[in-house]
Amino acid sequence: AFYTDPSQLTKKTYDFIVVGGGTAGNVVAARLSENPSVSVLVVEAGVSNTGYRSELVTIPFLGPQASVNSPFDWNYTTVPQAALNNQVLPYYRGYVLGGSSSTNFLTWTRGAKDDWDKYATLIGDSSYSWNNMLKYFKKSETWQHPVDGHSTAGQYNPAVHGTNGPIGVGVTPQLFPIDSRVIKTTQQLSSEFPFNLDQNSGKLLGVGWLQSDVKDGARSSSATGYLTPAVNSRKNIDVLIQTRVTKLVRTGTSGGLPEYKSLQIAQTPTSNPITLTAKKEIILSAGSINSPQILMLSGIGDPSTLKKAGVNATVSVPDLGKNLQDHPLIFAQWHVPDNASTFDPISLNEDPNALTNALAQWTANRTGVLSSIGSNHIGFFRLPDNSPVIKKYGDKSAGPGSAHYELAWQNGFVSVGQPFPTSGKYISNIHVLNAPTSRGYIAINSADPFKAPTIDPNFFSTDFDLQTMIYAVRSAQRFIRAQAWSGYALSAYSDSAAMFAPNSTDADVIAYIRKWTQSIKHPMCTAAANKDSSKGVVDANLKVRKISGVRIVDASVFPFIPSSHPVAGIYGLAELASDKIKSAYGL
Ligand SMILES: Cc1cc2nc3c(=O)[nH]c(=O)nc-3n(C[C@H](O)[C@H](O)[C@H](O)COP(=O)(O)OP(=O)(O)OC[C@H]3O[C@@H](n4cnc5c(N)ncnc54)[C@H](O)[C@@H]3O)c2cc1C
Repeated sequence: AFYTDPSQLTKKTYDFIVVGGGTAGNVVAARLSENPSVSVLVVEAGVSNTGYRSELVTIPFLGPQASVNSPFDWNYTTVPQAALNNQVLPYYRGYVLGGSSSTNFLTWTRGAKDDWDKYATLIGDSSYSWNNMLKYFKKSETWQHPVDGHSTAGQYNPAVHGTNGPIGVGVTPQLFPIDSRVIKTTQQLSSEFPFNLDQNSGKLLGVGWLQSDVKDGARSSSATGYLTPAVNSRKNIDVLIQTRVTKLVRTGTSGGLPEYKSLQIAQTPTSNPITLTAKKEIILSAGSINSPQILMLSGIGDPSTLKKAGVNATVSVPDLGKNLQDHPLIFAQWHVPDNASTFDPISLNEDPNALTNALAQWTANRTGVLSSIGSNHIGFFRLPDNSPVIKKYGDKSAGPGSAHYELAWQNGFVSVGQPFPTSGKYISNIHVLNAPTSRGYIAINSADPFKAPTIDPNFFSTDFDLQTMIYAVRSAQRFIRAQAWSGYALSAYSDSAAMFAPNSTDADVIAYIRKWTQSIKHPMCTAAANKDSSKGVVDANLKVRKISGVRIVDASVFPFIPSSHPVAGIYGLAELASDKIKSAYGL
Protein backbone atom coordinates (compact mmCIF):
# COMPACT_ATOMS: atom_id res chain seq x y z
CA ALA A 1 0.00 0.00 0.00
CA PHE A 2 0.98 3.68 -0.32
CA TYR A 3 1.28 5.58 2.97
CA THR A 4 1.93 9.25 3.66
CA ASP A 5 2.49 9.03 7.43
CA PRO A 6 4.52 6.54 9.48
CA SER A 7 1.54 6.04 11.81
CA GLN A 8 -0.23 4.27 8.91
CA LEU A 9 2.37 1.48 8.78
CA THR A 10 0.88 -1.79 10.06
CA LYS A 11 4.29 -3.25 10.93
CA LYS A 12 7.79 -2.05 11.76
CA THR A 13 9.71 -5.04 10.39
CA TYR A 14 10.15 -6.01 6.74
CA ASP A 15 12.54 -8.38 4.99
CA PHE A 16 14.01 -5.54 2.95
CA ILE A 17 13.84 -1.80 3.50
CA VAL A 18 14.73 0.30 0.47
CA VAL A 19 15.81 3.84 1.36
CA GLY A 20 14.74 6.19 -1.43
CA GLY A 21 11.94 5.53 -3.92
CA GLY A 22 14.03 6.93 -6.75
CA THR A 23 15.39 5.57 -10.00
CA ALA A 24 17.34 2.59 -8.66
CA GLY A 25 15.38 2.06 -5.43
CA ASN A 26 12.10 1.40 -7.24
CA VAL A 27 13.74 -1.14 -9.54
CA VAL A 28 15.09 -3.09 -6.56
CA ALA A 29 11.82 -2.86 -4.61
CA ALA A 30 9.74 -3.98 -7.58
CA ARG A 31 12.05 -6.86 -8.49
CA LEU A 32 12.41 -8.15 -4.92
CA SER A 33 8.65 -8.03 -4.36
CA GLU A 34 8.15 -10.33 -7.38
CA ASN A 35 8.69 -13.09 -4.84
CA PRO A 36 5.52 -13.16 -2.71
CA SER A 37 7.38 -14.67 0.26
CA VAL A 38 9.33 -11.49 0.99
CA SER A 39 8.08 -8.18 2.37
CA VAL A 40 9.49 -4.90 1.09
CA LEU A 41 9.16 -1.33 2.35
CA VAL A 42 10.24 1.74 0.37
CA VAL A 43 10.80 4.94 2.37
CA GLU A 44 10.83 8.06 0.20
CA ALA A 45 11.57 11.55 1.52
CA GLY A 46 9.75 13.36 -1.27
CA VAL A 47 6.21 13.70 -2.50
CA SER A 48 3.91 11.69 -4.76
CA ASN A 49 4.43 11.83 -8.51
CA THR A 50 0.69 11.95 -9.11
CA GLY A 51 -0.55 14.82 -6.97
CA TYR A 52 -0.11 18.60 -6.99
CA ARG A 53 1.47 19.95 -10.22
CA SER A 54 2.04 16.42 -11.51
CA GLU A 55 1.91 17.71 -15.08
CA LEU A 56 5.53 18.86 -14.56
CA VAL A 57 6.69 15.27 -13.96
CA THR A 58 4.40 13.83 -16.64
CA ILE A 59 4.58 16.04 -19.75
CA PRO A 60 8.03 15.54 -21.31
CA PHE A 61 8.51 19.10 -22.63
CA LEU A 62 7.73 20.56 -19.20
CA GLY A 63 10.35 18.32 -17.55
CA PRO A 64 12.95 21.07 -17.05
CA GLN A 65 10.37 23.02 -15.00
CA ALA A 66 10.06 20.10 -12.54
CA SER A 67 13.28 21.14 -10.81
CA VAL A 68 13.28 24.92 -10.69
CA ASN A 69 11.54 26.29 -7.57
CA SER A 70 9.34 23.22 -7.56
CA PRO A 71 7.96 20.90 -4.87
CA PHE A 72 9.71 18.01 -6.66
CA ASP A 73 13.29 19.09 -5.94
CA TRP A 74 15.64 19.08 -2.96
CA ASN A 75 16.75 22.63 -3.88
CA TYR A 76 20.41 21.95 -3.19
CA THR A 77 23.17 24.30 -4.24
CA THR A 78 26.93 23.81 -4.63
CA VAL A 79 29.64 25.58 -2.71
CA PRO A 80 31.17 28.50 -4.69
CA GLN A 81 32.96 27.03 -7.70
CA ALA A 82 36.51 28.38 -7.78
CA ALA A 83 36.96 27.87 -11.54
CA LEU A 84 33.58 29.46 -12.30
CA ASN A 85 34.12 32.93 -10.88
CA ASN A 86 33.07 31.57 -7.47
CA GLN A 87 29.49 31.06 -8.60
CA VAL A 88 27.12 28.96 -6.52
CA LEU A 89 25.21 26.62 -8.85
CA PRO A 90 21.79 25.00 -8.39
CA TYR A 91 22.20 21.25 -7.92
CA TYR A 92 18.87 19.64 -8.82
CA ARG A 93 17.85 16.23 -7.36
CA GLY A 94 14.40 14.67 -7.55
CA TYR A 95 12.36 14.86 -4.32
CA VAL A 96 9.46 12.75 -5.49
CA LEU A 97 8.57 9.12 -6.12
CA GLY A 98 10.76 8.13 -9.04
CA GLY A 99 13.49 10.42 -7.72
CA SER A 100 15.49 12.08 -10.46
CA SER A 101 13.87 9.75 -13.05
CA SER A 102 10.72 11.82 -12.42
CA THR A 103 12.43 15.18 -12.93
CA ASN A 104 15.27 14.53 -15.38
CA PHE A 105 15.52 15.60 -19.01
CA LEU A 106 14.63 12.12 -20.34
CA THR A 107 17.72 11.49 -22.44
CA TRP A 108 18.25 7.72 -22.57
CA THR A 109 21.83 6.53 -23.14
CA ARG A 110 23.46 3.42 -21.71
CA GLY A 111 27.09 4.47 -22.12
CA ALA A 112 29.84 2.97 -24.25
CA LYS A 113 30.91 -0.68 -24.23
CA ASP A 114 34.33 0.55 -23.08
CA ASP A 115 32.76 2.28 -20.04
CA TRP A 116 31.13 -0.95 -18.85
CA ASP A 117 34.10 -3.16 -19.63
CA LYS A 118 36.28 -0.86 -17.52
CA TYR A 119 33.72 -1.03 -14.67
CA ALA A 120 34.02 -4.83 -14.80
CA THR A 121 37.82 -4.55 -14.55
CA LEU A 122 37.81 -2.00 -11.71
CA ILE A 123 35.12 -3.85 -9.76
CA GLY A 124 36.68 -7.23 -10.50
CA ASP A 125 33.39 -8.75 -11.62
CA SER A 126 32.58 -9.61 -15.23
CA SER A 127 28.85 -9.22 -14.57
CA TYR A 128 29.36 -5.45 -15.06
CA SER A 129 30.79 -5.94 -18.58
CA TRP A 130 28.81 -4.67 -21.56
CA ASN A 131 28.16 -8.16 -22.89
CA ASN A 132 26.51 -9.17 -19.62
CA MET A 133 24.78 -5.82 -18.98
CA LEU A 134 23.04 -5.84 -22.37
CA LYS A 135 20.43 -8.29 -21.06
CA TYR A 136 19.70 -5.97 -18.11
CA PHE A 137 19.47 -2.91 -20.34
CA LYS A 138 16.95 -4.80 -22.46
CA LYS A 139 15.13 -6.07 -19.36
CA SER A 140 14.47 -2.52 -18.18
CA GLU A 141 12.81 -1.24 -21.37
CA THR A 142 10.06 -1.71 -23.91
CA TRP A 143 10.68 -0.06 -27.24
CA GLN A 144 7.92 2.40 -28.13
CA HIS A 145 6.68 3.38 -31.54
CA PRO A 146 6.06 7.12 -31.77
CA VAL A 147 2.57 8.37 -30.90
CA ASP A 148 2.38 10.39 -34.11
CA GLY A 149 2.89 7.19 -36.13
CA HIS A 150 5.87 8.41 -38.18
CA SER A 151 8.27 5.84 -39.58
CA THR A 152 11.37 5.25 -37.47
CA ALA A 153 13.17 3.14 -40.07
CA GLY A 154 16.86 4.10 -40.02
CA GLN A 155 16.52 5.86 -36.65
CA TYR A 156 17.42 2.96 -34.29
CA ASN A 157 18.47 -0.68 -34.23
CA PRO A 158 15.66 -2.93 -32.93
CA ALA A 159 18.11 -5.78 -32.18
CA VAL A 160 19.61 -3.98 -29.18
CA HIS A 161 16.33 -3.00 -27.50
CA GLY A 162 13.96 -4.61 -25.03
CA THR A 163 10.37 -5.46 -25.79
CA ASN A 164 8.99 -6.38 -22.38
CA GLY A 165 10.47 -4.09 -19.73
CA PRO A 166 8.89 -1.51 -17.41
CA ILE A 167 10.33 1.67 -18.98
CA GLY A 168 9.02 2.92 -22.31
CA VAL A 169 11.84 4.08 -24.58
CA GLY A 170 11.80 5.38 -28.12
CA VAL A 171 12.96 8.02 -30.54
CA THR A 172 11.13 11.30 -30.71
CA PRO A 173 7.44 11.47 -31.48
CA GLN A 174 7.83 15.02 -32.79
CA LEU A 175 9.98 15.75 -35.84
CA PHE A 176 11.56 19.21 -36.11
CA PRO A 177 12.63 21.24 -39.16
CA ILE A 178 16.27 21.15 -38.03
CA ASP A 179 16.37 17.32 -38.13
CA SER A 180 17.19 17.13 -41.83
CA ARG A 181 19.96 19.73 -41.41
CA VAL A 182 21.56 17.68 -38.62
CA ILE A 183 21.44 14.55 -40.77
CA LYS A 184 22.84 16.46 -43.77
CA THR A 185 25.72 17.66 -41.59
CA THR A 186 26.59 14.05 -40.75
CA GLN A 187 26.91 13.50 -44.51
CA GLN A 188 28.73 16.73 -45.34
CA LEU A 189 31.20 16.48 -42.42
CA SER A 190 31.12 12.74 -41.99
CA SER A 191 34.64 12.28 -40.67
CA GLU A 192 34.12 14.54 -37.64
CA PHE A 193 30.37 13.94 -37.22
CA PRO A 194 29.54 10.43 -38.50
CA PHE A 195 25.98 9.11 -38.27
CA ASN A 196 25.39 6.37 -35.69
CA LEU A 197 22.25 4.28 -36.13
CA ASP A 198 21.95 3.46 -32.43
CA GLN A 199 24.07 4.95 -29.65
CA ASN A 200 22.69 2.35 -27.21
CA SER A 201 24.33 -0.53 -29.07
CA GLY A 202 27.60 -0.24 -27.13
CA LYS A 203 28.98 1.88 -29.97
CA LEU A 204 28.35 5.34 -28.55
CA LEU A 205 30.32 7.65 -30.85
CA GLY A 206 28.76 9.71 -33.61
CA VAL A 207 25.49 11.56 -34.15
CA GLY A 208 22.26 9.65 -33.66
CA TRP A 209 18.52 10.04 -33.15
CA LEU A 210 18.05 10.83 -29.49
CA GLN A 211 16.21 8.18 -27.50
CA SER A 212 14.12 9.18 -24.52
CA ASP A 213 12.18 7.42 -21.75
CA VAL A 214 8.79 8.53 -22.97
CA LYS A 215 5.79 6.20 -23.28
CA ASP A 216 2.56 7.15 -25.04
CA GLY A 217 3.66 10.78 -25.01
CA ALA A 218 4.28 10.87 -21.22
CA ARG A 219 7.33 10.48 -18.95
CA SER A 220 8.15 6.88 -18.13
CA SER A 221 9.85 6.89 -14.71
CA SER A 222 10.77 4.29 -12.12
CA ALA A 223 7.59 5.36 -10.30
CA THR A 224 5.26 4.83 -13.28
CA GLY A 225 7.17 1.87 -14.76
CA TYR A 226 8.29 -0.16 -11.75
CA LEU A 227 6.85 0.96 -8.42
CA THR A 228 3.20 1.77 -9.06
CA PRO A 229 2.40 -1.44 -10.99
CA ALA A 230 4.11 -3.47 -8.23
CA VAL A 231 2.25 -1.78 -5.38
CA ASN A 232 -1.08 -1.92 -7.21
CA SER A 233 -0.81 -5.65 -7.86
CA ARG A 234 0.99 -7.05 -4.79
CA LYS A 235 0.33 -7.23 -1.09
CA ASN A 236 3.98 -7.63 -0.05
CA ILE A 237 5.24 -4.12 -0.89
CA ASP A 238 4.56 -0.92 1.04
CA VAL A 239 5.64 2.62 0.21
CA LEU A 240 5.92 5.43 2.75
CA ILE A 241 6.40 8.90 1.27
CA GLN A 242 7.14 12.35 2.75
CA THR A 243 9.35 10.63 5.31
CA ARG A 244 13.12 10.84 5.68
CA VAL A 245 15.48 8.13 6.78
CA THR A 246 17.61 10.04 9.26
CA LYS A 247 20.20 7.40 10.13
CA LEU A 248 21.03 3.70 10.37
CA VAL A 249 20.99 2.01 13.77
CA ARG A 250 23.45 -0.68 14.83
CA THR A 251 21.72 -3.95 15.66
CA GLY A 252 24.66 -6.15 16.65
CA THR A 253 27.65 -7.89 15.12
CA SER A 254 27.65 -10.26 12.18
CA GLY A 255 30.69 -12.02 10.71
CA GLY A 256 32.89 -9.85 12.91
CA LEU A 257 31.42 -6.65 11.45
CA PRO A 258 29.08 -4.15 13.07
CA GLU A 259 25.59 -4.92 11.77
CA TYR A 260 23.12 -2.18 10.81
CA LYS A 261 19.67 -3.61 10.11
CA SER A 262 17.55 -0.89 11.71
CA LEU A 263 17.02 2.70 10.70
CA GLN A 264 15.25 5.77 11.99
CA ILE A 265 12.66 7.78 10.11
CA ALA A 266 11.11 11.20 10.74
CA GLN A 267 8.83 13.55 8.84
CA THR A 268 10.07 16.81 10.34
CA PRO A 269 13.09 17.96 12.33
CA THR A 270 10.95 18.02 15.48
CA SER A 271 8.96 14.78 15.09
CA ASN A 272 9.96 11.82 17.26
CA PRO A 273 12.06 9.39 15.23
CA ILE A 274 10.57 5.93 14.64
CA THR A 275 12.75 2.82 14.30
CA LEU A 276 12.13 0.25 11.56
CA THR A 277 14.02 -3.02 11.07
CA ALA A 278 14.97 -5.14 8.06
CA LYS A 279 15.12 -8.87 8.69
CA LYS A 280 17.36 -9.44 5.69
CA GLU A 281 18.97 -6.11 4.73
CA ILE A 282 18.73 -2.40 4.12
CA ILE A 283 19.25 -1.14 0.57
CA LEU A 284 20.39 2.46 0.36
CA SER A 285 19.11 4.01 -2.89
CA ALA A 286 18.99 7.63 -1.80
CA GLY A 287 21.29 8.79 -4.62
CA SER A 288 24.84 10.11 -4.84
CA ILE A 289 24.23 12.93 -2.38
CA ASN A 290 21.98 11.32 0.21
CA SER A 291 23.22 7.72 0.44
CA PRO A 292 26.62 8.99 1.66
CA GLN A 293 24.84 11.57 3.84
CA ILE A 294 22.81 8.88 5.62
CA LEU A 295 25.90 6.74 6.25
CA MET A 296 27.80 9.76 7.58
CA LEU A 297 24.91 10.69 9.88
CA SER A 298 25.19 7.11 11.21
CA GLY A 299 28.85 7.58 12.16
CA ILE A 300 30.23 5.83 9.05
CA GLY A 301 32.69 7.74 6.86
CA ASP A 302 35.87 9.78 6.98
CA PRO A 303 36.47 10.36 10.72
CA SER A 304 37.79 13.91 10.20
CA THR A 305 34.68 14.91 8.19
CA LEU A 306 32.39 13.40 10.80
CA LYS A 307 34.20 15.04 13.69
CA LYS A 308 33.88 18.49 12.07
CA ALA A 309 30.13 17.86 11.72
CA GLY A 310 29.80 16.84 15.35
CA VAL A 311 29.10 13.16 14.60
CA ASN A 312 30.85 10.42 16.54
CA ALA A 313 32.82 8.29 14.03
CA THR A 314 32.27 4.60 14.65
CA VAL A 315 33.32 3.05 11.32
CA SER A 316 36.11 4.60 9.26
CA VAL A 317 35.34 4.64 5.50
CA PRO A 318 37.65 7.42 4.26
CA ASP A 319 36.52 7.34 0.60
CA LEU A 320 32.81 7.87 1.36
CA GLY A 321 31.53 11.07 -0.27
CA LYS A 322 34.80 11.65 -2.11
CA ASN A 323 35.31 11.11 -5.84
CA LEU A 324 32.16 13.07 -6.78
CA GLN A 325 32.07 13.19 -10.58
CA ASP A 326 29.66 15.13 -12.74
CA HIS A 327 29.38 16.33 -16.32
CA PRO A 328 29.63 20.11 -16.67
CA LEU A 329 27.78 21.68 -19.58
CA ILE A 330 27.41 24.97 -21.37
CA PHE A 331 24.58 26.02 -23.62
CA ALA A 332 24.95 28.27 -26.65
CA GLN A 333 22.34 29.58 -29.04
CA TRP A 334 22.16 30.81 -32.62
CA HIS A 335 19.63 33.11 -34.25
CA VAL A 336 17.58 31.48 -37.01
CA PRO A 337 15.16 33.19 -39.46
CA ASP A 338 12.06 34.79 -37.93
CA ASN A 339 9.78 32.53 -39.98
CA ALA A 340 11.46 29.34 -38.71
CA SER A 341 9.27 26.82 -36.91
CA THR A 342 10.80 26.53 -33.43
CA PHE A 343 9.31 26.03 -29.98
CA ASP A 344 10.26 29.57 -28.90
CA PRO A 345 6.64 30.80 -29.02
CA ILE A 346 6.04 28.38 -26.10
CA SER A 347 9.31 28.44 -24.17
CA LEU A 348 9.93 32.20 -24.50
CA ASN A 349 6.21 32.87 -24.04
CA GLU A 350 6.22 34.86 -27.30
CA ASP A 351 2.67 33.72 -28.06
CA PRO A 352 0.38 33.28 -25.05
CA ASN A 353 -1.84 30.88 -27.05
CA ALA A 354 1.03 28.60 -28.04
CA LEU A 355 1.23 26.72 -24.74
CA THR A 356 -2.56 26.54 -24.40
CA ASN A 357 -2.85 25.04 -27.89
CA ALA A 358 0.01 22.62 -27.33
CA LEU A 359 -1.56 21.51 -24.03
CA ALA A 360 -4.88 20.94 -25.75
CA GLN A 361 -3.18 18.78 -28.39
CA TRP A 362 -1.23 16.82 -25.78
CA THR A 363 -4.35 16.27 -23.67
CA ALA A 364 -6.36 15.16 -26.72
CA ASN A 365 -3.95 12.55 -28.09
CA ARG A 366 -0.56 12.92 -26.36
CA THR A 367 1.10 14.26 -29.53
CA GLY A 368 2.78 17.53 -30.46
CA VAL A 369 5.80 19.34 -29.12
CA LEU A 370 4.88 18.66 -25.48
CA SER A 371 5.32 14.92 -26.03
CA SER A 372 8.95 15.55 -26.97
CA ILE A 373 11.95 16.82 -25.05
CA GLY A 374 12.70 19.46 -27.65
CA SER A 375 15.81 17.75 -28.98
CA ASN A 376 16.00 15.01 -31.60
CA HIS A 377 19.73 14.53 -32.10
CA ILE A 378 22.70 14.00 -29.87
CA GLY A 379 26.34 13.28 -30.67
CA PHE A 380 29.24 11.79 -28.73
CA PHE A 381 32.80 12.55 -29.78
CA ARG A 382 36.47 12.13 -28.98
CA LEU A 383 39.43 14.42 -29.01
CA PRO A 384 41.61 13.42 -31.98
CA ASP A 385 44.45 11.07 -30.95
CA ASN A 386 46.98 13.68 -32.04
CA SER A 387 45.31 16.59 -30.24
CA PRO A 388 47.63 18.66 -28.03
CA VAL A 389 45.34 17.85 -25.05
CA ILE A 390 45.83 14.08 -25.43
CA LYS A 391 49.55 14.53 -26.13
CA LYS A 392 49.97 16.58 -22.97
CA TYR A 393 47.71 14.73 -20.54
CA GLY A 394 47.02 11.33 -22.09
CA ASP A 395 43.61 9.88 -22.86
CA LYS A 396 41.40 10.23 -19.79
CA SER A 397 38.44 8.29 -21.22
CA ALA A 398 37.63 4.63 -20.51
CA GLY A 399 38.79 3.54 -23.96
CA PRO A 400 38.70 4.31 -27.69
CA GLY A 401 34.92 3.80 -27.83
CA SER A 402 34.16 6.23 -25.00
CA ALA A 403 33.37 9.89 -25.51
CA HIS A 404 35.35 12.92 -24.37
CA TYR A 405 32.55 15.34 -25.15
CA GLU A 406 28.97 15.57 -26.34
CA LEU A 407 26.93 17.97 -28.44
CA ALA A 408 23.14 18.00 -28.79
CA TRP A 409 20.85 20.34 -30.65
CA GLN A 410 17.50 21.82 -29.60
CA ASN A 411 14.89 23.42 -31.84
CA GLY A 412 14.56 26.66 -29.86
CA PHE A 413 16.16 28.70 -27.09
CA VAL A 414 17.23 26.45 -24.22
CA SER A 415 19.46 27.27 -21.29
CA VAL A 416 19.99 27.03 -17.56
CA GLY A 417 21.41 30.13 -15.94
CA GLN A 418 21.28 32.55 -18.88
CA PRO A 419 18.47 35.14 -18.82
CA PHE A 420 15.98 34.24 -21.57
CA PRO A 421 15.30 36.69 -24.41
CA THR A 422 11.71 37.72 -24.99
CA SER A 423 11.71 37.50 -28.78
CA GLY A 424 13.45 35.87 -31.71
CA LYS A 425 13.86 32.35 -33.09
CA TYR A 426 16.76 30.12 -32.12
CA ILE A 427 18.58 26.85 -32.28
CA SER A 428 20.46 25.80 -29.14
CA ASN A 429 23.38 23.50 -28.67
CA ILE A 430 24.68 21.91 -25.50
CA HIS A 431 28.35 21.11 -25.01
CA VAL A 432 29.07 18.52 -22.33
CA LEU A 433 32.34 17.23 -20.90
CA ASN A 434 31.87 13.46 -20.79
CA ALA A 435 35.19 12.20 -19.40
CA PRO A 436 35.90 14.81 -16.72
CA THR A 437 39.01 14.53 -14.57
CA SER A 438 37.85 17.02 -11.91
CA ARG A 439 36.86 15.36 -8.64
CA GLY A 440 34.64 16.88 -5.96
CA TYR A 441 32.98 15.65 -2.79
CA ILE A 442 29.85 15.64 -0.66
CA ALA A 443 30.07 15.85 3.12
CA ILE A 444 27.77 16.45 6.04
CA ASN A 445 28.39 19.70 7.89
CA SER A 446 26.01 19.00 10.77
CA ALA A 447 24.54 16.09 12.70
CA ASP A 448 21.10 17.39 11.67
CA PRO A 449 19.64 15.07 8.97
CA PHE A 450 17.39 17.88 7.76
CA LYS A 451 20.35 20.15 6.96
CA ALA A 452 21.65 20.10 3.37
CA PRO A 453 25.09 18.53 2.99
CA THR A 454 28.03 20.39 1.47
CA ILE A 455 28.25 19.67 -2.27
CA ASP A 456 31.32 20.51 -4.34
CA PRO A 457 31.50 19.15 -7.91
CA ASN A 458 34.74 21.16 -8.26
CA PHE A 459 34.08 21.83 -11.95
CA PHE A 460 36.98 22.65 -14.27
CA SER A 461 39.62 22.18 -11.61
CA THR A 462 41.91 20.54 -14.19
CA ASP A 463 43.37 21.95 -17.38
CA PHE A 464 42.39 18.73 -19.23
CA ASP A 465 38.73 19.52 -18.56
CA LEU A 466 39.07 23.13 -19.66
CA GLN A 467 40.99 22.26 -22.85
CA THR A 468 38.50 19.52 -23.75
CA MET A 469 35.57 21.92 -23.38
CA ILE A 470 37.36 24.46 -25.58
CA TYR A 471 37.71 21.71 -28.19
CA ALA A 472 33.99 20.87 -27.84
CA VAL A 473 33.04 24.50 -28.46
CA ARG A 474 35.23 24.66 -31.58
CA SER A 475 33.73 21.38 -32.76
CA ALA A 476 30.19 22.73 -32.32
CA GLN A 477 31.22 25.79 -34.28
CA ARG A 478 32.47 23.60 -37.16
CA PHE A 479 29.17 21.68 -37.07
CA ILE A 480 27.01 24.77 -37.39
CA ARG A 481 29.20 26.17 -40.19
CA ALA A 482 28.46 23.14 -42.37
CA GLN A 483 26.79 23.96 -45.64
CA ALA A 484 23.57 22.37 -44.31
CA TRP A 485 23.05 25.38 -42.01
CA SER A 486 23.70 28.04 -44.61
CA GLY A 487 20.94 30.65 -44.49
CA TYR A 488 19.51 29.09 -41.31
CA ALA A 489 21.98 29.46 -38.41
CA LEU A 490 22.38 33.20 -38.99
CA SER A 491 24.53 34.50 -36.14
CA ALA A 492 25.54 33.64 -32.61
CA TYR A 493 23.27 34.86 -29.79
CA SER A 494 24.70 37.88 -27.98
CA ASP A 495 26.03 35.94 -24.94
CA SER A 496 28.25 33.78 -27.14
CA ALA A 497 29.03 36.33 -29.87
CA ALA A 498 32.62 36.86 -28.66
CA MET A 499 33.22 33.12 -28.25
CA PHE A 500 31.97 32.32 -31.76
CA ALA A 501 33.51 35.36 -33.52
CA PRO A 502 35.76 34.28 -36.43
CA ASN A 503 38.85 35.68 -34.65
CA SER A 504 37.94 34.51 -31.13
CA THR A 505 40.69 33.24 -28.85
CA ASP A 506 40.81 30.47 -26.26
CA ALA A 507 40.52 33.23 -23.65
CA ASP A 508 37.10 34.16 -25.09
CA VAL A 509 35.94 30.55 -24.80
CA ILE A 510 37.33 30.22 -21.27
CA ALA A 511 35.54 33.42 -20.21
CA TYR A 512 32.26 31.92 -21.49
CA ILE A 513 32.91 28.61 -19.71
CA ARG A 514 33.63 30.36 -16.42
CA LYS A 515 30.52 32.49 -16.71
CA TRP A 516 27.93 30.01 -17.95
CA THR A 517 28.86 26.47 -16.87
CA GLN A 518 26.13 24.48 -15.14
CA SER A 519 25.88 20.92 -13.91
CA ILE A 520 24.04 18.57 -16.25
CA LYS A 521 22.91 16.99 -12.95
CA HIS A 522 24.77 13.71 -13.14
CA PRO A 523 26.49 13.47 -9.72
CA MET A 524 27.92 9.97 -9.30
CA CYS A 525 30.68 7.82 -7.77
CA THR A 526 30.52 9.04 -4.14
CA ALA A 527 30.35 5.47 -2.77
CA ALA A 528 32.28 3.75 -5.54
CA ALA A 529 32.57 0.01 -6.03
CA ASN A 530 36.13 -1.31 -6.22
CA LYS A 531 37.73 -4.74 -6.19
CA ASP A 532 40.51 -3.38 -3.94
CA SER A 533 39.15 -3.46 -0.39
CA SER A 534 41.27 -0.46 0.56
CA LYS A 535 39.58 1.68 -2.12
CA GLY A 536 36.03 2.89 -2.56
CA VAL A 537 33.06 2.06 -0.39
CA VAL A 538 31.21 -1.03 -1.68
CA ASP A 539 32.32 -4.45 -2.95
CA ALA A 540 31.36 -6.15 -6.20
CA ASN A 541 28.00 -7.14 -4.71
CA LEU A 542 27.46 -3.49 -3.72
CA LYS A 543 27.63 -4.28 0.00
CA VAL A 544 29.07 -1.51 2.15
CA ARG A 545 32.49 -2.68 3.32
CA LYS A 546 33.33 -2.76 7.04
CA ILE A 547 29.68 -3.10 8.08
CA SER A 548 27.04 -5.79 7.65
CA GLY A 549 23.41 -5.56 6.56
CA VAL A 550 23.65 -2.63 4.12
CA ARG A 551 23.97 -2.48 0.36
CA ILE A 552 23.98 0.60 -1.88
CA VAL A 553 22.20 0.53 -5.23
CA ASP A 554 22.19 3.91 -6.98
CA ALA A 555 24.39 6.29 -8.99
CA SER A 556 26.91 6.58 -6.15
CA VAL A 557 28.44 3.10 -6.68
CA PHE A 558 29.76 3.69 -10.21
CA PRO A 559 33.59 3.65 -10.15
CA PHE A 560 33.70 6.53 -12.66
CA ILE A 561 31.07 8.51 -14.49
CA PRO A 562 29.97 6.96 -17.81
CA SER A 563 30.74 8.93 -20.95
CA SER A 564 27.04 9.53 -21.62
CA HIS A 565 23.88 10.41 -19.70
CA PRO A 566 23.65 7.88 -16.87
CA VAL A 567 20.03 6.99 -16.19
CA ALA A 568 19.67 4.03 -18.57
CA GLY A 569 22.87 2.61 -17.08
CA ILE A 570 21.54 3.13 -13.54
CA TYR A 571 18.38 1.17 -14.41
CA GLY A 572 20.58 -1.60 -15.85
CA LEU A 573 22.79 -1.64 -12.76
CA ALA A 574 19.74 -1.78 -10.48
CA GLU A 575 18.40 -4.76 -12.48
CA LEU A 576 21.76 -6.53 -12.05
CA ALA A 577 21.82 -5.66 -8.32
CA SER A 578 18.29 -7.06 -7.90
CA ASP A 579 19.45 -10.38 -9.35
CA LYS A 580 22.49 -10.34 -7.05
CA ILE A 581 20.29 -9.75 -3.99
CA LYS A 582 17.76 -12.41 -5.04
CA SER A 583 20.53 -14.92 -5.54
CA ALA A 584 22.13 -14.05 -2.16
CA TYR A 585 18.87 -15.05 -0.43
CA GLY A 586 17.88 -17.85 -2.79
CA LEU A 587 14.78 -15.92 -3.91
C1 LIG B 1 17.15 17.88 -13.54
C2 LIG B 1 17.85 16.61 -13.91
C3 LIG B 1 18.04 16.29 -15.25
C4 LIG B 1 18.68 15.11 -15.62
N1 LIG B 1 18.68 14.73 -16.93
C5 LIG B 1 19.10 13.47 -17.24
C6 LIG B 1 18.91 12.96 -18.56
O1 LIG B 1 18.32 13.60 -19.43
N2 LIG B 1 19.38 11.71 -18.82
C7 LIG B 1 20.02 10.95 -17.87
O2 LIG B 1 20.46 9.85 -18.18
N3 LIG B 1 20.18 11.42 -16.62
C8 LIG B 1 19.70 12.63 -16.28
N4 LIG B 1 19.80 13.07 -14.99
C9 LIG B 1 20.48 12.21 -14.02
C10 LIG B 1 19.69 10.98 -13.62
O3 LIG B 1 18.30 11.25 -13.62
C11 LIG B 1 20.17 10.54 -12.24
O4 LIG B 1 21.55 10.27 -12.31
C12 LIG B 1 19.47 9.29 -11.74
O5 LIG B 1 18.08 9.42 -11.83
C13 LIG B 1 19.90 9.02 -10.30
O6 LIG B 1 19.30 7.84 -9.84
P1 LIG B 1 19.49 7.42 -8.32
O7 LIG B 1 18.68 6.20 -8.13
O8 LIG B 1 20.93 7.37 -8.00
O9 LIG B 1 18.92 8.63 -7.47
P2 LIG B 1 17.49 9.33 -7.48
O10 LIG B 1 16.70 8.92 -8.66
O11 LIG B 1 17.73 10.78 -7.30
O12 LIG B 1 16.75 8.71 -6.22
C14 LIG B 1 17.09 8.99 -4.89
C15 LIG B 1 15.80 9.04 -4.10
O13 LIG B 1 16.10 8.97 -2.71
C16 LIG B 1 15.27 9.89 -2.02
N5 LIG B 1 15.95 10.21 -0.77
C17 LIG B 1 17.08 10.92 -0.60
N6 LIG B 1 17.39 11.01 0.70
C18 LIG B 1 16.45 10.32 1.38
C19 LIG B 1 16.25 10.05 2.76
N7 LIG B 1 17.07 10.53 3.69
N8 LIG B 1 15.18 9.31 3.11
C20 LIG B 1 14.32 8.82 2.18
N9 LIG B 1 14.47 9.07 0.84
C21 LIG B 1 15.52 9.79 0.46
C22 LIG B 1 15.17 11.05 -2.99
O14 LIG B 1 14.09 11.91 -2.67
C23 LIG B 1 15.02 10.32 -4.31
O15 LIG B 1 13.68 10.02 -4.60
C24 LIG B 1 19.19 14.25 -14.60
C25 LIG B 1 19.00 14.56 -13.26
C26 LIG B 1 18.32 15.73 -12.90
C27 LIG B 1 18.11 16.02 -11.44
